Amino acid sequence: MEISVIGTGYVGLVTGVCLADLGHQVMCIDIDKEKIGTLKQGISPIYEEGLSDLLKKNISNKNLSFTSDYKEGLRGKEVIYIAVGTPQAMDGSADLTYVEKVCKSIARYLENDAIVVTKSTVPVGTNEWIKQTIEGNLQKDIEIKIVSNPEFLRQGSAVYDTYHGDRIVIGSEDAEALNILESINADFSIPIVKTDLRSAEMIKYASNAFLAAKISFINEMANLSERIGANIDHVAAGMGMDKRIGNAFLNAGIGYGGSCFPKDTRAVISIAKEADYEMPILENVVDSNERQRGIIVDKMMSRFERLKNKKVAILGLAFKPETDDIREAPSISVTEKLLEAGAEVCAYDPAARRNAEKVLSNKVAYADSVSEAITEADIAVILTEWKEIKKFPIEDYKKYMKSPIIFDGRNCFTLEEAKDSGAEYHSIGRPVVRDSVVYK
Ligand SMILES: NC(=O)C1=CN([C@@H]2O[C@H](COP(=O)(O)OP(=O)(O)OC[C@H]3O[C@@H](n4cnc5c(N)ncnc54)[C@H](O)[C@@H]3O)[C@@H](O)[C@H]2O)C=CC1
Ligand SMILES: O=C(O)[C@H]1O[C@H](OP(=O)(O)OP(=O)(O)OC[C@H]2O[C@@H](n3ccc(=O)[nH]c3=O)[C@H](O)[C@@H]2O)[C@H](O)[C@@H](O)[C@@H]1O
Repeated sequence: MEISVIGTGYVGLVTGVCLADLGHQVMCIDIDKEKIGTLKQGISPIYEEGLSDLLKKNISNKNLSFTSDYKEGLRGKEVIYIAVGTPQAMDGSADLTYVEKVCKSIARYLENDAIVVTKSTVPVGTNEWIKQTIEGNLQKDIEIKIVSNPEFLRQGSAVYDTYHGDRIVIGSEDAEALNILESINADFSIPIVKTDLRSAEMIKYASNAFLAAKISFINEMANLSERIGANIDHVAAGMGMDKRIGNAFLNAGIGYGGSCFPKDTRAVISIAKEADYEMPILENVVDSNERQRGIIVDKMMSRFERLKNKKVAILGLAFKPETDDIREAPSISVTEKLLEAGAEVCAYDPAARRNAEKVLSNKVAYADSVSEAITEADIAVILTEWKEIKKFPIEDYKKYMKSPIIFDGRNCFTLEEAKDSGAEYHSIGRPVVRDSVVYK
C-alpha cells in the first residue's frame, strides 16, 4: 500500500522501516530537516539493533523514502500514520501540540481520501478530536477515516518487538478502515485485537500503567526485604513462577524512567481527574517511583557522613540498557544530588554520553570505560545494567578504586560474587556485603 509515516522518532522510524520491509511504499515525513538529511543517506539518528540494515536495504530497493515536505510526503498516500511525540505538559496531562500541528498539515496538504492511523500515545477521546481537527481544516472535499493503533515496542529492542510483539491493537468505528489495517498488520503474524477507538486508546495507557505499577510494587517489596533480612532476587523468582503473576518486570531497582512510563502514568491520572475519578493506586505508583529514584543517594548518605569531595564513579547513564536515551533517566537526578552534596562525579555509559553531556554539561567528567571511571574512585554507583557493566568482574573493582565500595542500583551481581570479591556491596532489596560477610 501507499503509506506515509509522520514523525521519525523511535516509533515512527521503526514503523516506517518495518512497513517498507513488508513491501509497502513508505514515505516518512519529519519537520526536523537535519534528521531527514541524515536518514536520506541511510544513517539512523537512533541506535536500535537491526534498524540500520533494514533502513539501508529499503532505501536502496526504493520502498522507503524521506521528506520534510508534507505535499510530497502525502501525495497519493492511502494510509497515514501519526507518530509524533506526546510529551508531558506542566499539569501532567499529555501535550497534544505536535499532534494538532500534524492534523493541520494533513488537512492542508492531503489531496485524496485516506485512513489516518494514530500510533502516538494519546488520551482517550483524542482520535475523535483528530478526525474533527483534520475535517475542520480540510482544503478539499475528501474523506478521512480514523484508526487508533497504539504502539507497544520497547526502546532497545524496537525492531524485534515490531516483528515479535504479543499483540497488535487496532480500534476504529469504521469497519472498512479496520479491515484495511488488519490486512496491513496480518504480515507481522502477531495476534490482532480489533476494538473501538476509545478502548484501543485505553489499552495503551492501562498497559503502561500496569507495568509501572508492577515495578513500583516489586521496588516496595525490595525495600521491605532489606529491612527484614530477605533477598528480593529470591522473592521475585519465587513470585514469578506463579503464572498468574509472571516473572517479567519483577526486577527491583532505582525506579522506572524513560520517555513513556513517567509521562503515561501521569497522563492517566490527569484523564481520571477530567472524568472526576480518583485513582489512588496509580497516584501512589507515581509517588513510590519518585521515592525509589532517591534511594541510592539515601543509602550513600547513610553510609558516609559527607559526600563532599568524594570521588564517585557513575556506571550507566541511559534509562535502561541498549539505548542512548536519557529521558527521565534516574541517573540525571542521582548525579544532580551527588553534585549538590559536593561529590566529584566521573561517569561512564557505552552509548548515552553524548545525550547526557547536553543535560549535565561540564559539571561531570566522562570516562571511556568502566575501569577508567572507577580508577581512584571512593565510591562506584551502578545505575544502568549494561552487559558491559554486568560483565566487568566485581573482583576487579579493588584493583582500580581507592577502596572498593559499590552501590548497585540494578542488582548486577549475586551476593556470592560480592562476598568473594572483597568489595563492600550495597544493592536493592538485599543484605549488605562487607568484609566478605553478608549482613542480614
Ligand atoms: N519511544 C518509545 O519507546 C515509544 C513511544 N510511544 C509513543 O509514540 C509517540 C512518539 O514517541 P517517540 O517516537 O519516542 O518520539 P520522538 O520524540 O523520538 O520522535 C518524534 C518525532 O516527531 C517529529 N515531529 C514533531 N512534530 C512534527 C510535525 N509537525 N511533523 C512531522 N514530524 C514532527 C520530531 O521531529 C521527532 O523526530 C509518543 O506518543 C510516545 O508516547 C509509544 C510506544 C513506545
Ligand atoms: O509506551 C512506551 O513507550 C513503551 O514503554 C515501555 O518501554 P520502554 O520505556 O522502552 O522500556 P522498559 O523496558 O519497559 O523499561 C522502562 C523502565 O522500567 C524500568 N524497569 C523495567 C523492568 C523491571 O523489571 N524493572 C525496572 O525498573 C527500566 O529500567 C526502565 O527505566 C514498555 O515496556 C513498552 O511496551 C511501551 O511501548
